[in-house]
Amino acid sequence: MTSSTILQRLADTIEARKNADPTQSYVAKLLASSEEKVLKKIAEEAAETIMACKDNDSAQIIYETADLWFHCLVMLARHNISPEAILAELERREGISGIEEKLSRSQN
Ligand SMILES: N=c1c2ncn([C@@H]3O[C@H](COP(=O)(O)OP(=O)(O)OP(=O)(O)O)[C@@H](O)[C@H]3O)c2ncn1[C@@H]1O[C@H](COP(=O)(O)O)[C@@H](O)[C@H]1O
Repeated sequence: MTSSTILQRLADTIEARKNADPTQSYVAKLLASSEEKVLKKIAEEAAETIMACKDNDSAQIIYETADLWFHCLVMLARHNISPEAILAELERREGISGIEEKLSRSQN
């Protein structure tokens, strides 16, 4: 099982929840609420990830990062963006040093 497979499977589940009953599905409930609710969850999970890092708690870092990625996938679904698009962007950047990339921006 590759890491991109679970991301895509989860994205497919989230997509299917667009037509699900919000009383039966957490994702359907999130998708039926305002975007602000999803964005607040992302901020909350990011803060919890930061706290886990500060505590140097590896298990908690993994748990909170999973929550963060999950809520980012829900946000992407609201915008009809597949995780494939994010993976493709990371792939496009592969081998381009962040330092070089920043320098090329400051020269433009
Ligand atoms: N990966 C996840 C996942 N990760 C986290 N969560 C939920 O995200 C919420 C995280 O919020 P918190 O920890 O802040 O808990 P909370 O305080 O109860 O949350 P709020 O009331 O503030 O929203 C919890 O309710 C978790 O259960 C997830 N819910 C669902 N999934 C996946 O989505 C699929 C579809 O889920 P349903 O739509 O619920 O069937 C599942 O089969 C899973 O694969």
